[in-house]
Amino acid sequence: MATPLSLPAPAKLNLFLFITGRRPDGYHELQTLFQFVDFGDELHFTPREDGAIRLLTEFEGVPAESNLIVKAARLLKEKTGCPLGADIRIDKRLPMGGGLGGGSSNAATTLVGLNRLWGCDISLDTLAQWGLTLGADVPIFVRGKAAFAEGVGEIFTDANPPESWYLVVVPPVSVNTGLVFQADDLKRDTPKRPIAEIQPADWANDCEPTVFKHYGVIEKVFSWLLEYAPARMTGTGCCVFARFDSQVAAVATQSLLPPQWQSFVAKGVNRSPLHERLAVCD
Ligand SMILES: C[C@@](CO)(OP(=O)(O)O)[C@H](O)COP(=O)(O)OP(=O)(O)OC[C@H]1O[C@@H](n2ccc(N)nc2=O)[C@H](O)[C@@H]1O
Ligand SMILES: Nc1ncnc2c1ncn2[C@@H]1O[C@H](COP(=O)(O)OP(=O)(O)O)[C@@H](O)[C@H]1O
Repeated sequence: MATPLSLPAPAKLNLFLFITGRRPDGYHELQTLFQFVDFGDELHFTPREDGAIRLLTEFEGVPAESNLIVKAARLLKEKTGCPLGADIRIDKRLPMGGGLGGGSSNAATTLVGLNRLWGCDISLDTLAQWGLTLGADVPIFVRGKAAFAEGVGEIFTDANPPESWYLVVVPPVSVNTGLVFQADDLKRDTPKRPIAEIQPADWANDCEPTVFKHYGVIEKVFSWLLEYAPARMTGTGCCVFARFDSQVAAVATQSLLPPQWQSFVAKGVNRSPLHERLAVCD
């Protein structure tokens, strides 16, 4: 049997997220800063000669046909005409609908992993372009470098934010990204600024007021964390993170969390763990 290729699908954090407008097609113009963390899912790919794409891990509430892993594998096969297939397993650790980009990261790891396993030799830029059709955050995970993103999140400028430690709390709710963007009370008029002018003191997330209004528990988590460290929601929620200078400080605050709140401590990294692992495989 062929050796499986195992690759990480890390989470991302939006260190800030400003909504600067709405396009005629309904999508929103953003200015955001993406950083990865050294925590996420792990995918395992084994090639198949018969061309079939099989996802061997069940997802509650997501049929295989709509799973972004299967969609990404099919997309790569269709675009390249590769005759091979794959058995895919995943150790799922990231919450779904958490604003950590788990689905997009799974899709990106599938595109990059199968490109390697099948020997397709497609460039990262092209994979990122194809990936955008699967989800707005797929390109950042394919590129694997911390970056400011503009447009609907597909125009990048490399960034090098401090690689702090984060305590990430997962409130017991799932937030639907589409519904947040449809909300009447969403702040969508932050003036667009040159990226160099956005200072750390200005960092904020325009989705917070709307999401907090509709999901009281997320605001509760946010207020709790704020007592200990600077805190912010990632993406459209639901996860909230607090920033610390050391792992020890993050873990100490984690030990005080109310027991019903799930959490993890992770380090911010400006190069994706996916690309770190691929470099080791070279
Ligand atoms: C806004 C971010 C920031 O990271 O939120 P999170 O999903 O991470 O919380 C992402 O870019 C989201 O990416 P993703 O979750 O892949 O969104 P998509 O599936 O592409 O879009 C879901 C829906 O959200 C709306 N949408 C999404 C992105 C955007 N820039 N403007 C929008 O209006 C659209 O209505 C779209 O149908
Ligand atoms: N492989 C996958 N992992 C996670 N979610 C997936 C996957 N495939 C499809 N989805 C769907 O995408 C939605 C958004 O998932 P996710 O990317 O984890 O959240 P977010 O965009 O808030 O970070 C999920 O609620 C789920 O319905």
